[in-house]
Parts: sequence; structure tokens; C-alpha cells
Amino acid sequence: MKGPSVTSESVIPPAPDFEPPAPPDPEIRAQAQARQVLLTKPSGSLGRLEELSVWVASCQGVCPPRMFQRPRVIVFAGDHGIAQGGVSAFPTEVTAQMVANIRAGGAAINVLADNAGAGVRVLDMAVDADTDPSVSAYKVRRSSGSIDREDAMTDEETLRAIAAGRAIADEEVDSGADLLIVGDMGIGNTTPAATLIAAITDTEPVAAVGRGTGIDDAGWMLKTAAIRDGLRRARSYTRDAVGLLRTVSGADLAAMAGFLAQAAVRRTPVILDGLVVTASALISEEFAPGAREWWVAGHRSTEPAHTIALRHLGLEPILELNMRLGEGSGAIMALPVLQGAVATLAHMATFAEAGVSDNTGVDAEDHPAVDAEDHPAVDAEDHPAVDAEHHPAVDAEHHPAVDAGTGSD
Ligand SMILES: Cc1cc2ncn([C@H]3O[C@H](COP(=O)(O)O)[C@@H](O)[C@H]3O)c2cc1C
Ligand SMILES: O=C(O)c1cccnc1
Repeated sequence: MKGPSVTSESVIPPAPDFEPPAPPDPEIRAQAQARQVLLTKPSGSLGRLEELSVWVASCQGVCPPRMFQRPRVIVFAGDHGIAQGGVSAFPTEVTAQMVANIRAGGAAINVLADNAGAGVRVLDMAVDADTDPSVSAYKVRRSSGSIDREDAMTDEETLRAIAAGRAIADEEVDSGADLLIVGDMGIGNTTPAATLIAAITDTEPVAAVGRGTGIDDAGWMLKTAAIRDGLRRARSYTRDAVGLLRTVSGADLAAMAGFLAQAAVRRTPVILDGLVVTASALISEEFAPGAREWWVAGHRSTEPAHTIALRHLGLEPILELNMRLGEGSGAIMALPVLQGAVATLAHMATFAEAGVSDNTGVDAEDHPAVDAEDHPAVDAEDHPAVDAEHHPAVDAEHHPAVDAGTGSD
């Protein structure tokens, strides 16, 4: 993926050189796992909150972890030529109108971010209109190409978009962001997103296509055909992340990929959103292998390709709310869950502090009432608080942060 590759069409420049991200801190992870067991509750009783709290501590490199002080939502906006092909239920001009709506505070993401205590920033990467200078500083072009028959952008534009995403991540982290959420806004963007996911995971167009903004059956046929044509064009680039972005994505998706990779390089945790953001995340993991250790999936979108992408990344979504909006709206709903997880590990009393009896003196043989077999929750050894094996939702391989067995390696 790194060296220049020669194709029949062009010489593809090397992928941007992201530093390999270091994993979240394994020592802190072990400390956090050990602390979870001391808190005044049966081990494992806080379910997935325990694993999430351990993950946050290991990302922050500190135990107990800190509540997030400056969570930020960054919405990457862009138009797509394919939107002219009947693949969306809405017209292209909605993208610029929604960028203005987000700036004015009236979109779903604004009210949900307010509710969760996060700031929102929207950026025009490729909107097919002139937008306010406050959002267009990184604009790459007006609309990306129609991916069924032309490249989304040039190599130079692709690299510029990736670099923009990277610079934006640096800006956010440098100004104190301690949790990042990526959102998308762009009529037609679920078509390139589904195409990217299908190309990377070798999925048939009919299995990857979804209803997006709510297309009817005629739109579904057009969208499936567009994904099929895009996949045909992307065929030679399935092992070339920059080539894939150039052929079948858009400047907005390329910027998200750069942003997500750099967030990991900067050791900043991310909550992923739905289909569009997760499509970019697949590319980002190619740029910066291991970046996914810094991400959690906020929710499962109803878009079928989202589930395919999550499976590929080994991520289990926190929420399932039947949402299919984008903008970062699903991810932001998971922020209170993450804050709750942090609060438990940071602020609960331990058994010793509260003078509550723990179960270390309880012997299953002497006390048949609390027989380990009937009450597995009291058997600390067989049920480590965050044991990936007993919680298959959590993928130990991809998320060593939650693997109690390898906590100290
Ligand atoms: C008013 C409105 C607000 C949105 N906010 C996010 N999307 C989402 O829907 C669009 C993608 O779906 P498709 O590929 O079917 O066009 C993107 O703009 C995405 O951000 C919206 C769509 C609309 C219409
Ligand atoms: O899941 C998403 O990201 C999504 C779904 C529908 C429309 N826009 C975005």
C-alpha cells in the first residue's frame, strides 16, 4: 500500500505516510481492569460499561480515567456527481442548505451534540456551491465526480483531501479535543460509501446497497447499478487505498479517512458513526494499521453495508436505535454511555473505601448458598469483569483493551 504502483491508467503516488499509531496503553489497561474488580458491585454487573471504561482509561493513559472535557463533532460535507443519477431521494442543493443549517445550529447533530455536551464544526470539502469562508478553508473542489463513470477526483485532490483531514485532526487535538466524532453531510454519499465497503470486503452490490435517504424501488435499482459500475472501475485498486479513494469516494470521504488515521496517531479516542464514516474508517485502517484500536462504534445504522464494515473492523456497536441519518448523530448518542462508563471507573467507591464486604472470603464449598455454579457472577476467576470470551460482543483480537487475559502484555 505504501510504494508507488503502476497501473494502466496512471502512476499512483504513495499513500500518505502516517506514523504507525501506538496502541492504547496496555499497562493502564491492566490497572483499569484491576480497579474495575474493586468497585462496589458484583464483577461484570456493569456489562459493557466496564469494558468501555477500561478502553477510555487505556486511551487516556491514566487510571482512573477522566471525564471527557472537550468532545467534538466534525462534520465533513461534500457533493457527489452520482447524486444526479437518481440514487438519492433528495436533490443536491440540500447539501449546501444543510451545511448552513448545521452552522446555524438547527440540524439533528446540533441538538444532539448540545444534549451530550459536545461542540460541532462543519467543513465544506466538496460542496457544489460557494459556502461561507468559515467552513470552506479546506475545500478541495466543487462536487466529486460521478463514480459510476469517472474518478471522484484526481490523485492530487485525493492527497490534498487526506492531508486536509489530517490537518483538521491536528487542529482539534491541539486545541484540546479529548474525544472526536466524525459526521457526514452530502446528498448521494451513501452510494460511494457502499461502493468503498463492497470493494474492500468483496461484497456484491445487492448486499451492500441500502435505502439511504429513503429511495423507492426504482431508485434502489439505479443505486445498485451505480455501485456495480463503481466496483467495476475500482477493481484494480482494491489493494490501493489512495487509488480506491480516487476512483470511488469523494473529497469528503478522503478527508474523513485522513482525519481518523491522524486521530489515532495523536492518541485521541473516536466514536464512529454510521455507514459513511465507517466506510472511510476502512480506508483509514489501511493508512494507519491499528488505528481501529482508538475507535468505538457508536451505533449500528440500518444501512446493510454498515454492518458489513463493522464486522470487517471487528467492532461491535454500542447502540442500536434504527438510525440512518449520518451527521454523526448515531455516534453522539453513544457519548453519554461512554461518559457513564468513565464515571463508574473514576468515581465509584471501592469495597475497601465504602466498607462493603466483597466476596473474597466467600468459599463456595463452605457456603453452598453462593455456589459458584449456580451463581457464576460471584466466581471472580471464571468471570473476570471484562472477559472477552464470556462477552463475545467484544472482539478480543481487535480490541485487546478489553481482553482481561492479555492485560499485562
Ligand atoms: C435533510 C437531510 C439531512 C441530512 N442529514 C444527513 N443526511 C444524510 O443523507 C444523505 C445521504 O443519503 P443519500 O445517499 O440517500 O443521499 C447525506 O446527506 C447524509 O449526510 C441528510 C439528508 C437529508 C435529505
Ligand atoms: O449510516 C449513515 O451514515 C447514513 C445513512 C443514511 C443516510 N446517510 C448516512
